Amino acid sequence: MNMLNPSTNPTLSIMEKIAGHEQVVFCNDPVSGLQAIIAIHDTTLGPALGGCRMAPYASVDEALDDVLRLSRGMTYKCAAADVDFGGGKAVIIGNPATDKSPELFRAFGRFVDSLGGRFYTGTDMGTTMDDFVHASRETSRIVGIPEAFGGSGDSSIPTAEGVVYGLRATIETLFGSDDLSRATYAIQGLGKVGFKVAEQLLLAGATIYVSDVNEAALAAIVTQAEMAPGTVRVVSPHEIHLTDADIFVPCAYGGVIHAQNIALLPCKAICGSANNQLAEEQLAHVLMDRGILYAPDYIVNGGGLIQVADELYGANHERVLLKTRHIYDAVLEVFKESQAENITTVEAANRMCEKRMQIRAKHNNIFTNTTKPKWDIRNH
Ligand SMILES: NC(=O)C1=CN([C@@H]2O[C@H](COP(=O)(O)OP(=O)(O)OC[C@H]3O[C@@H](n4cnc5c(N)ncnc54)[C@H](O)[C@@H]3O)[C@@H](O)[C@H]2O)C=CC1
Ligand SMILES: O=C(O)CCC(=O)C(=O)O
Repeated sequence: MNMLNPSTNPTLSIMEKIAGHEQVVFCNDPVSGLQAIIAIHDTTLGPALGGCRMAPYASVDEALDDVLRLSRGMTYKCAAADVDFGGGKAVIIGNPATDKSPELFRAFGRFVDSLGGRFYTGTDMGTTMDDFVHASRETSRIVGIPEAFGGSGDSSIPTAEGVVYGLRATIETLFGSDDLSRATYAIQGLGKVGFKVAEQLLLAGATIYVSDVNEAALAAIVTQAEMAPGTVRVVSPHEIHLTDADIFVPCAYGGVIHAQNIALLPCKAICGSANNQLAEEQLAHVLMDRGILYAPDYIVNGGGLIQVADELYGANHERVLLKTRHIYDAVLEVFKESQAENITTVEAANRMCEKRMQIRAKHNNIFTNTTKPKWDIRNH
């Protein structure tokens, strides 16, 4: 497999950009208005799996860059979570607040179906389970929809659980105790994942700073705080990374840590759900030099993946929570390896995943739908 990440260089041609990927599909349905891209990065471990994001990308190039980087991240996330899936992701170009329709998601479902089982998908930023109930009328390759529709339910629940395990491992490493109330947190984004993380921290008695562009989400967490032992302070979206909180918890979009703000970060650690928190992987060196402990995003946010991959064996919430607990151990392992080898936590995590993939690559060739009938997870 190709470990390079060429998607961030704007001067490359499309074929050069996708050189590290197995397959990229551009989807266009003028009737519903669907414009989407599906990227399959690597199927060494199994068929590609990854959520579908909907966002008002400024250009197709921007959407392509996002889906290439996100799908590559899923390959590593699958290896880290030790599930039998490979890396894929989809993006729909559009405003989630105004451009959704059942027809649009049904059209998306037909494109997913056309891949014949090479790609499974579900919710991500900007999409909900309801959207994929529409898509599931066209394809059985949809995961994480309500149990009443044959899915395993809201995958943001285990994602949030996993983030809290990641936070525990982080404060254990910082303070020698995994008592969540010992630290303070700055949560960026109170969506499906961030809101649940905020609720758990408030219940544990922690002080949290929160920001969102959605006023209703802010009002809802303030109401929750009135019934919990913790304390919440609302902060402007422009200042959330600048508070005096011990841990910055990005739970919105990617690229939030970049060359312009990295020197200003006052936090002791970063641990959140957002995919691709570092604008470039090399920034992990700057964090290390500054003594900021970075919990790699794709290890921390693997809970949702663990749930949707677990659907292969029939949905079981208890089993998913047991598997999600391993995120605590995985984060600690990465921190220890980084310290022992004097490498960044990103390098430590990547090494662990690449080793797993190389071992499996000796036994697997690329995924084909006919060789592994167990992937036909739902009756047609
Ligand atoms: N939903 C899941 O199970 C998983 C999510 N993730 C990642 O976690 C992140 C959050 O995902 P979800 O909670 O599902 O998304 P979501 O769409 O439900 O929530 C995102 C939240 O961020 C807010 N937001 C947008 N711009 C903002 C800004 N400038 N400042 C502060 N808040 C802002 C939105 O208003 C929204 O409340 C994404 O990066 C996603 O890829 C990763 C793994 C699984
Ligand atoms: O959480 C999901 O539903 C799928 C996994 C995924 O897309 C992710 O972890 O980013």
